[in-house]
Amino acid sequence: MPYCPALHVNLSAGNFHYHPPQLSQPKLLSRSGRATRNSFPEQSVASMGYLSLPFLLPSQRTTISSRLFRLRPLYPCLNARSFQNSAIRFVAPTAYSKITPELEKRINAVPLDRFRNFCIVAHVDHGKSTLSDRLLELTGTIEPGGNKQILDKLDVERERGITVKAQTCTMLYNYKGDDYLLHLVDTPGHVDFRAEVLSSYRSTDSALLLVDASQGIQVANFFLAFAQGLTLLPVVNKIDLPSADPERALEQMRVNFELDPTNAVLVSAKTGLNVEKVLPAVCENAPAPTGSESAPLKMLLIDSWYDNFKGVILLVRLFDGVLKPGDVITALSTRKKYTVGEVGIMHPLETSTSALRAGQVGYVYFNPGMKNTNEAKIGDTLTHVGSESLIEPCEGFEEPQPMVFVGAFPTDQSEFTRLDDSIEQLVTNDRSVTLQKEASEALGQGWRLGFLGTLHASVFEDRLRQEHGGSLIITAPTVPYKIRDKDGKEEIISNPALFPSGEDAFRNVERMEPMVLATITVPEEYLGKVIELCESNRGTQESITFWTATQVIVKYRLPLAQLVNDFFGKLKGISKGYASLDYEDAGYEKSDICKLQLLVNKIPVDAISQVMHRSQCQRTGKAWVAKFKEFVQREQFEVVIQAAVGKLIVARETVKAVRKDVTAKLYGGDRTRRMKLLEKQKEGKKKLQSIGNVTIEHKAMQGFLAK
Ligand SMILES: Nc1nc2c(ncn2[C@@H]2O[C@H](COP(=O)(O)OP(=O)(O)OP(=O)(O)O)[C@@H](O)[C@H]2O)c(=O)[nH]1
Repeated sequence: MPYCPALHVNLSAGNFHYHPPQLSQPKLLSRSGRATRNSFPEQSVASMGYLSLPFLLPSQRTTISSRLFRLRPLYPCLNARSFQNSAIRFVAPTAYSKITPELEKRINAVPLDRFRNFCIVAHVDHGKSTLSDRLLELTGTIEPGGNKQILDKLDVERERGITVKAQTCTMLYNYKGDDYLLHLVDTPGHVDFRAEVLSSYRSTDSALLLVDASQGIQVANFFLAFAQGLTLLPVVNKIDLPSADPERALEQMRVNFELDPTNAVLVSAKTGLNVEKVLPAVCENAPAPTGSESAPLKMLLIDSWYDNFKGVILLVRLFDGVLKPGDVITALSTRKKYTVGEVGIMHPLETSTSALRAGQVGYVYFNPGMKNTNEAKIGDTLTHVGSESLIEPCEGFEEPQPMVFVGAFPTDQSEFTRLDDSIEQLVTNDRSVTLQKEASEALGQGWRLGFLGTLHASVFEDRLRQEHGGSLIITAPTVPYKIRDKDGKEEIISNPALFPSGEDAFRNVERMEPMVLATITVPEEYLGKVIELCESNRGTQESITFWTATQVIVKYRLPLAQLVNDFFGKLKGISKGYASLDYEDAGYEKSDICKLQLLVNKIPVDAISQVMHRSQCQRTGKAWVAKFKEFVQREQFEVVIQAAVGKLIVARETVKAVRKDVTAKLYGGDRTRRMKLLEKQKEGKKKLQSIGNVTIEHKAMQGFLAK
């Protein structure tokens, strides 16, 4: 398992590219923390295969002298393009290792009926990643010890303790003298990443239904797994906790999912207690995939990511056939042809093998590499060129669609070009993010980004900061609204600046907002509060069912805009973490939505406008003007801050003018002279107000938009 010792590099000293290692161990560049041209002569660097030039020009050295970067295990690399303006571009190359001949021989000898492809289905924090670690250790895939969360590969996942990206790992496990080839998928538990969960279920045939013994079953993800027809294997986790009540969890499984509790495994993923019983249960009770190596190649594209050096890498599930380097394959939807460069398994890093066979899940990339992630359509079927008519395409699935849009602008405008590069790079690695350029008068050049939810958006922001050193101002999240004109023409608007404002504009258009059907599972004692929360978020009740004697399933139709406004966080708060939430798209609905704008001396501030339901405009408007006032500097004239819906002003605050005593120098009582001076001052102020409108500093906007 490659591990990078804490590597400190003083970037002021050298501009370098750090390539994905042909080596499995990243090297300590320099103990002094300074990398200079002399420490790495060009020749030796090139032959080491992972570091290349150019180095920094001496004149550029001082720009970021104090920045120290710690290169992390698994994402250790950076590719510094230029140090002017502290421009550093990080690349996260996929660390990879080479399979040993013994391991490959063992894998090749495993027959299809001893393959098991399974995922772990659980609610947030029930212990999926911890259990995955233990299983990886048990099978010798990683070294034992510690709480590593190996499959949470992103920094942000480790820092926040959440899984964002589904990760997969192939393991070899010997059970009763026979080798089994196990393929495990660790999926995110948060509702924002539901689509990611769904697509990863397609690469498996069974699921460990993991339940926290102290919390009991929370249905959201289980219904998803049920709907996919996966064989469910019950596992009760955290039995070491004093508050654990495994009997209750088992009873819930029996009553609600008709799962036989006698087959359940009770474990503590943290202490390792009983974890050795999990894989035997998988071998005994999970079905093997079906398929034939001699049939024409048929594989499903499950995921893809971009590597700077290899191009797009595809994660595929083979239903039939064999895939080898050199094969020429085609995608049924695009009919484009590619020559396979390398195939392999995730072990847990990319580990190349000589072939992938029916039943396996593995990666493939091409030579020449696929350039654009858009060519890889998730849910697509791939086969050998010539076999197109011999296979039935796999049942496809929808790619996750963004639900939440934000405007993003560099805190420092001079960083735009550099961050544009970084953002594009992050977007190519996260297919569910959409990207468009945007410009704002107040905030300058920026981007409009679409995400699966607000957590997804903030994770993206964190990644940009951690992996690329970029800082952004993010506008309030908005959902895609729809307007339909009288000819029936529809337009989706995901930028509030483009939403029509004012009653006149609404006369000939129908305004619609996206709705969801939310399913909330909650212990009965919190039911009242959950109903209150849903009602105050413009929800309409669909049903309430008692699922067990104490657990209730509540269904509400809610506007998506309310759901993305930290609804999940609030739900967790009022239910002390016991409620779970799932939702599905419920189409568009006519709604009295309008655009609330912030005006400063009658001029709209484009970055501060938001589409919302009319009932929310006044309250939000009042909050806006009060908050904005804090950030406006006093001028020599009065500054009026207003919140308006079309021509209707819903809230107002005034920042009084700075009073300058123009009569201070006058002595005595010459009244006419005094009046003249005051009159002149008044004129001047009027002039200032009409021409010199308030300049709102970037900092003020930043302060306002910060939560
Ligand atoms: N006491 C105890 N704590 C556990 C056990 N298993 C996991 N935890 C803790 O529970 C927390 C959540 O564990 P994770 O493995 O990150 O949970 P997860 O289900 O992967 O979370 P998401 O990926 O965010 O859905 C961590 O603090 C773990 O240390 C267990 O068996 N006993």
